[in-house]
Amino acid sequence: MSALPLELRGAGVRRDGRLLVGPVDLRLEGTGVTAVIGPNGSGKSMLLRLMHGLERPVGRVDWALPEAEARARQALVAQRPIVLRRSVRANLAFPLRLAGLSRAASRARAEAQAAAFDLGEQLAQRATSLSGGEAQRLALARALITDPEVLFADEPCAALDGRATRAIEARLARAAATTHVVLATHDMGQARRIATRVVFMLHGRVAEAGPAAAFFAGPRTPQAAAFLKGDIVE
Ligand SMILES: Nc1ncnc2c1ncn2[C@@H]1O[C@H](COP(=O)(O)OP(=O)(O)OP(=O)(O)O)[C@@H](O)[C@H]1O
Repeated sequence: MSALPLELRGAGVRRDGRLLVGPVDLRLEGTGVTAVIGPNGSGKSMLLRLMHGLERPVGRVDWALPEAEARARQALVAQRPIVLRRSVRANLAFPLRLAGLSRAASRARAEAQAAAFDLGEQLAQRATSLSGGEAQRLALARALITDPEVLFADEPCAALDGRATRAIEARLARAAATTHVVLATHDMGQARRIATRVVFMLHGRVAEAGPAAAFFAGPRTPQAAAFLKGDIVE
């Protein structure tokens, strides 16, 4: 059984009587990278938080599985990597131990994942002493270690240099073969490089959504066209 499709119907987030996001109608299914783009403050982060269950929704946010099961099949990485004050190995083993894997199996899987994310040399190192790029690779490796069906990535490269960004993008693109990656980004180059679908947000609502190639070749709305040209869109 799959947690997808995820269906949003008239979904939103209300604070102090004001809709910060919504109403949004959106359906996520299959694999690939859905890039959530749009001007600052358009609601990209809030939309991800809403889908990930971190905000009390207005309207409907429906997974194909009961909420607790759907929750177990999704993960989130944020702009600032969140790591435990323990070794890289312990960080990677943590979600596996929570999922009930034995200590030995968790350790073996953690070591394989560290190698796949170019962290094999740092297994015994304290995660809080990693560089920014390494810490983000660790956060992503840990988020993916339970093979989630959906990965929410909120500006995961915003604080990284070019080399570290390339490493994260390569892993997101690889993960997207088996996972639906929902990537909020202000970096249009990044969206062009790895997105398969685009959701263009404006004023907390979805102004346009569709396949990335068609979107970048010819957006349907004047606001998206202006945004892609680099104009300030309000
Ligand atoms: N905790 C909060 N309380 C009240 N309003 C908030 C809160 N967080 C965000 N907002 C508002 O919600 C709207 C959407 O913000 P959000 O951070 O989702 O946008 P964004 O597109 O991710 O922007 P950015 O690219 O600047 O991160 C904005 O108007 C913002 O000011």
